[in-house]
Parts: sequence; structure tokens; C-alpha cells
Amino acid sequence: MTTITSGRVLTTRRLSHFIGGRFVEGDGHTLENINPATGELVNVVPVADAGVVDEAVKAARRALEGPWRRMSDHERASILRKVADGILRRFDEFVRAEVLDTGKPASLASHIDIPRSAANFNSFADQVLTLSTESFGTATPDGAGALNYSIRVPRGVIAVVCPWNLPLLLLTWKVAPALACGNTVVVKPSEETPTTATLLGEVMQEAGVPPGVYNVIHGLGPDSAGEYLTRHPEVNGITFTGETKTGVAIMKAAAEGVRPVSLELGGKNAAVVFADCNLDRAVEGVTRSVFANCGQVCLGTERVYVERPIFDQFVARLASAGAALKMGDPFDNTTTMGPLISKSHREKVLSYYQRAKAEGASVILGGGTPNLSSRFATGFFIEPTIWTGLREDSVVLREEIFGPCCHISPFDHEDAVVAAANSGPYGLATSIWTENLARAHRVAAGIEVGIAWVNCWFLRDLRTPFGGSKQSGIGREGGVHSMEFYTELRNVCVKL
Ligand SMILES: NC(=O)c1ccc[n+]([C@@H]2O[C@H](COP(=O)([O-])OP(=O)(O)OC[C@H]3O[C@@H](n4cnc5c(N)ncnc54)[C@H](O)[C@@H]3O)[C@@H](O)[C@H]2O)c1
Ligand SMILES: O=C/C=C/C=C(\O)C(=O)O
Repeated sequence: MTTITSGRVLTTRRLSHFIGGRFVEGDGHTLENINPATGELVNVVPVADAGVVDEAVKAARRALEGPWRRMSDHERASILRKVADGILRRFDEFVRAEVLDTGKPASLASHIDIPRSAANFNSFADQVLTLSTESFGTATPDGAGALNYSIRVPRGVIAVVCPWNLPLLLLTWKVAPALACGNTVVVKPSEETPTTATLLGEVMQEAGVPPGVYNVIHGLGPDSAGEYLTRHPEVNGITFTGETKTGVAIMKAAAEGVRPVSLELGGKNAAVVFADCNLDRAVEGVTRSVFANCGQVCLGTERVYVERPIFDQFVARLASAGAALKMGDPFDNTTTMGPLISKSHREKVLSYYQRAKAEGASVILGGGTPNLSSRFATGFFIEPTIWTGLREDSVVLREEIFGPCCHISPFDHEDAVVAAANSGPYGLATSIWTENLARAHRVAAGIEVGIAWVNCWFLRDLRTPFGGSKQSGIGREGGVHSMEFYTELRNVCVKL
């Protein structure tokens, strides 16, 4: 294994692992990171074998004995704020890296992904300073009593396994609270989007995060870096965002050694649009929830239910909003929709486009691939697509597609639409569009999800509980809920 002790991540076309505060090359086994907007090579990425993963976990373990865990919460919070500042100082570099890895419009990365990544560090730096614990005065037979109080201790080494759709945002959503609580982490970014996690290693060093506290290993999932990491016996907790079937595999790995897991998984989210909604706001919100990030947002909408009196009007307006999306160069400010993440993901989404037709859908918009000029003709672009006319039990209405597409169904009764929204195995998020306050509260309570938005979508307050019901996940992160996952409570009982 070669060690590179300095060197800027992005000046080379070859990424490294980041272990124990050093950029480390692997044994020569690599994968290619492809720009989905063009099909061109972004960089070559090492693939960690079991030995490299072990080295990273050991570096994280050693760092638990070092200064990080012994620092006061104030000291750690202050370093995490420097990490946030470091991301903002190198804002353009992060935006560029995220855009090359994902193909998403630079306007999106600079409004959402990168600012939110910095905000995650600031938010959890605040959070750790406002944590409280419980305490009880306990009666004893001698009358003197006892005092019970609890303290929070870090869990230890946390494995952080990330997806490709919002790479740095979702990574920092987990790394920031884990570090704030005094843990050390080994991160496995998605093989599709390895760059910003690596670049963050430089920012961590510049901010004064001690070596071994933040480690990054690259590679694939099954029988590769992801599996070796989650099976590693010296990992004390696993936090994962990604597909439900991967969550199942990770939960099995975590069972060995009885390690806690936090799982943020897939969805098949419903938007429910009542006839008394503010139509302009509903169309704008549902357009974003269906097409943002080319439909690759776990919270995105793939099932839209519209009350019958406004059904035709809503379908026409969503179709015209979808048709107005502009695909092409992600660095062009007028581009509003990027490509899918990979050739194979485009094949998967296109198979659902075929399936919808086979199941008898009316194709209102799209349904295929666009003809783009020059460089972007070889990218993995796909048309924004809208269907109507499918039965509730069709495959296209039950499985997560993760593309820029939705089906729109009419409904007549509130109870029926709540039942439709609740059908299926997932329960991540919903959005409800109505000006009737009582109904908004009732429907939000009736739909089985972790996150219900009323007259908005993806409006985030980082202190709120975030996660999914049913097969959309286990546990909640955000605010104090993150702190609960990334620490263990220890009760101290003092006889007075
Ligand atoms: N609930 C949420 O908050 C949330 C947020 C974003 C994305 N998602 C979901 O993520 C999915 C898209 O992301 P994806 O395709 O990258 O997910 P994925 O499950 O394919 O991969 C996610 C990560 O897991 C790793 N991995 C794969 N198999 C593994 C295994 N057996 N053991 C250990 N690691 C393994 C991958 O290498 C990658 O780093 C969608 O289903 C989406 O709904 C959920
Ligand atoms: O694709 C999924 C989006 C997840 C978003 C968050 O985890 C968040 O906003 O904290």
C-alpha cells in the first residue's frame, strides 16, 4: 500500500483512501468514476480490500484513545464549525466535484448540496452543546436516598455507508453528529460518487480534526469495501442510507456482534392534492418533488393523487412544468435537470417506462430518452415522464423507480386517498396540498410515513426527526435523535 501524505485530491485523476490522516493508495485494484452527464472518466478510484478496511477501522479505533474523545464538547464543536467554514471556503471546488460525479445542475449543488453540508456541521455543533440528560431522586429505606443521573458516552467507531444521490449532504448528515458526540468514523461513499468524501478529508485536516477521526475507504458494496466494513467486528454502530434491500443485508451484518443500526431506506412517496389547494403552489411543489435531482431523491414523489374536480387541470399543468425542464450541460445556469447517475440506472428506469406502457398507462409526457447535442448525447439523460390510467396494484405504482417520473390518479374521498397512500411496503414521506387546516392535520396523522409535509416539500429544519416507517427505515436522525443514535446512555446511581 502506498501512502501519499500530501497532495490535493482534485489535481490528480486518481483518488485515494483517507486513513489515519493520510491519503493512501490501494493495491492497484481500481474502479472508474464516470461523469453521468457525458460518459467521460472523472477519476480512477482505489477499491479497498479487507486489509485496507481493517486498517481504516484500526485507525479509527486508535483515534478513540487520542484527543478527540477527551476534548470538551465545546472544543469539538468549535473544530466542526471550522470544518463548515472549510467547506464554504472551498465552495466552488466542492460544487465542481459533486457536479462531475453526479451530473446534477451546478445551480442545484450550489443551492442545496454544498450549503446543506456545511450547515450539517454547524447544526450538530449547536446540538451537542444543548444536550440534556435525565436525573431522578430515588427514595431508599434508610431515608438518605440516592441520585440517579445519566451521561452520554460516544458509541465508538461508526461505519457510515452512503448513497450517490446527495453524496456530501447525506454523508455530512451522519458524520457531523457522529463526530460531535466524540465518535470516530469510517465512511464508505458510493462507488458512483467518491470525490467529495475524499476532498472532505483535506478540510478535516485543515480544521484540526485529529488523524484517524475521519477515514474514507472506497469500493463497492457486496463482497467489497461496504460489506467488509459493516461486518468488521470492531465497528460499534452502522449508519446507512440507501436501498431497502441493502438495508436488509446491512442489518444482517449488524446482527453479528449485536451492533445498532440507523437505516434510511427507499420510498414510493405519495403527494395528495385536494381541490381546495392553492394550485400554483401545489403545481410548483409537486414539480420539484417529482423532478428535482432527476427524480433521484428518496423523499421525491412517484405517486400523485389529485381530487377529481381539478384532476385534468393539474395533469395539464404538471405536464407543462415537466416539459419546460431543460436538460444539458450541468454547468450552464439555464439547465434545470441533469442525467440519471449511471448507464445501468438508466436501463432500470427505462425498464419501468416500458413496463408502464405494458401495464396500460397513458403516457402524458416523455417516456423515453432525449436527443441531446454533442458531448451530452453520451450522457445518461432521460425524459421527464408522467403517466395516468394505471391500476393501484400495478408494478409501476408499487416499486421505487428513482427517476424523474410519476403516475397521477384521481380520487373522490379523503379516506380512500389515505388508504391508497398507505398501500405498499414503504413509508418515508408524503406531501399534502390543501387550504383546509383541519383536513391537513387529519391526513398528516393518517398517512403512515416518517415525514409529512403540508403545502411544501423538502422544507427542512435540521432539529426535527427524520426517517422512515415500514420498510423505509429504522430509527430517526436529526437534532437530538441523531445524538441518541451516536451516543450510549449510561446511568449513574449514587447512594447519598
Ligand atoms: N431514506 C433516506 O433518507 C434516503 C436518502 C437517500 C437515498 N435513499 C435511498 O437510496 C437508494 C439510492 O441509493 P443507492 O443506489 O446508492 O443505494 P445502494 O443501497 O445501492 O448503495 C448505498 C451504499 O451501500 C453500499 N452497499 C451496497 N451493498 C452493500 C452491502 N451488501 N453491504 C454494505 N454496503 C453495501 C454501496 O456501495 C453504497 O455505498 C434509493 O433506494 C433511495 O430511496 C434513501
Ligand atoms: O434523498 C434523500 C434525501 C435525504 C435528505 C436528508 O437526509 C436531509 O435533508 O437531511
